[in-house]
Amino acid sequence: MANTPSPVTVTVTGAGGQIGYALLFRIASGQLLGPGVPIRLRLLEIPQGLKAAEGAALELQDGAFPLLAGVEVTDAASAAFDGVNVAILVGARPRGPGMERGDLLAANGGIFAPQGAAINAGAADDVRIAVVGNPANTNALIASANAPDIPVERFTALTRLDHNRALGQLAAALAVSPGEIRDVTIWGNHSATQFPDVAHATVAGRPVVDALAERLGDAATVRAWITDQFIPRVAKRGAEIIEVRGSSSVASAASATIDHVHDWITGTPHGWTSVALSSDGSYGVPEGLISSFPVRSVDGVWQIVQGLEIDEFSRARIDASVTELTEERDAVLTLGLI
Ligand SMILES: NC(=O)c1ccc[n+]([C@@H]2O[C@H](COP(=O)([O-])OP(=O)(O)OC[C@H]3O[C@@H](n4cnc5c(N)ncnc54)[C@H](O)[C@@H]3O)[C@@H](O)[C@H]2O)c1
Ligand SMILES: O=C(O)C[C@H](O)C(=O)O
Repeated sequence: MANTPSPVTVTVTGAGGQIGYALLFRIASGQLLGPGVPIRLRLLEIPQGLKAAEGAALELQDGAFPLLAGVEVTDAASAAFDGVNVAILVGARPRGPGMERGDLLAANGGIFAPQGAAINAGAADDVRIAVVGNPANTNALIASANAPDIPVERFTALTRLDHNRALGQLAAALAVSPGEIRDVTIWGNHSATQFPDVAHATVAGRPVVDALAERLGDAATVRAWITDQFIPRVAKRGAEIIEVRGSSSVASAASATIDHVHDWITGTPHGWTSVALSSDGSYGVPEGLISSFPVRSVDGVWQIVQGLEIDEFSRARIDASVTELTEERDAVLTLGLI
């Protein structure tokens, strides 16, 4: 009889919240790590969120998931991250009325600095961290800075939702399945300054810009569509969802989180995807900023796709988002969070 692999410990913070509820059942069903990989779930909440997380744990039991080896609920970061292999950091402080960006960064620093320290103290050697809670890039930077023993490349932030949104918009414009589109990139911050880039994207093997020209008209019309419709629609999609739904994206954010971790561990078979990770200086992004890049996962490690030509149009947009990230880094530096 084949040996059953030992369970992988997956910790979800903010597990009693909206995204947590959408995420937990997909993790338990095997969609995060693949079929045949047993999972031990740890749900971290603050005391006010414990009941909701405990309720989710009861429902997970009722799901009778064959891969689910156990569920623990706690409000202690040290217990939640002890031996953790995959940490999904969703719990964050939302922006309240009258709160400036600096206030938000300070409030989240109070969450992500101690969680980084707890991961540093207890995580397994192979730990991978995906930050979802906003401002995701800078929260990942704070957590990483407080986990000096964990290689910086293990800390990532989610821009896969933006990436998937870009695929969705292109698929609609081209009347194709999103699965036919490859090599879109999200550059920069998970914010309205992000740059969704189609310069290298293909659809069924052809440049996306050529396929767009066939449907929309000449190159100038395509450029105008990209600049005036596609980029702002993707970059401000989070706000659009809040306006239409009455609250921020949940199921699509959980789905993108599954995609992010799944591809990180199992690989990117078709072209590249987008992940915010610690810059090694590629494409002129200052070293150490957690910025979104085109990436492939090779043997469980994200590798930035190198050698892409960046024209003036793209350069200006990447620089604008990177400037915002630099300002956020400077703010948390001033606050003593990193
Ligand atoms: N990166 C992305 O693409 C993306 C997309 C959508 C939402 N988000 C962000 O994800 C976050 C969560 O969204 P949501 O809709 O689930 O919010 P939510 O308010 O429903 O849930 C957040 C949960 O986090 C918990 N929490 C707060 N501080 C915590 C801490 N220190 N430790 C553990 N848990 C803590 C809260 O009690 C709450 O249950 C928000 O910051 C949101 O802006 C990011
Ligand atoms: O935009 C937001 O505030 C929520 C989230 O980050 C999103 O992109 O949907």
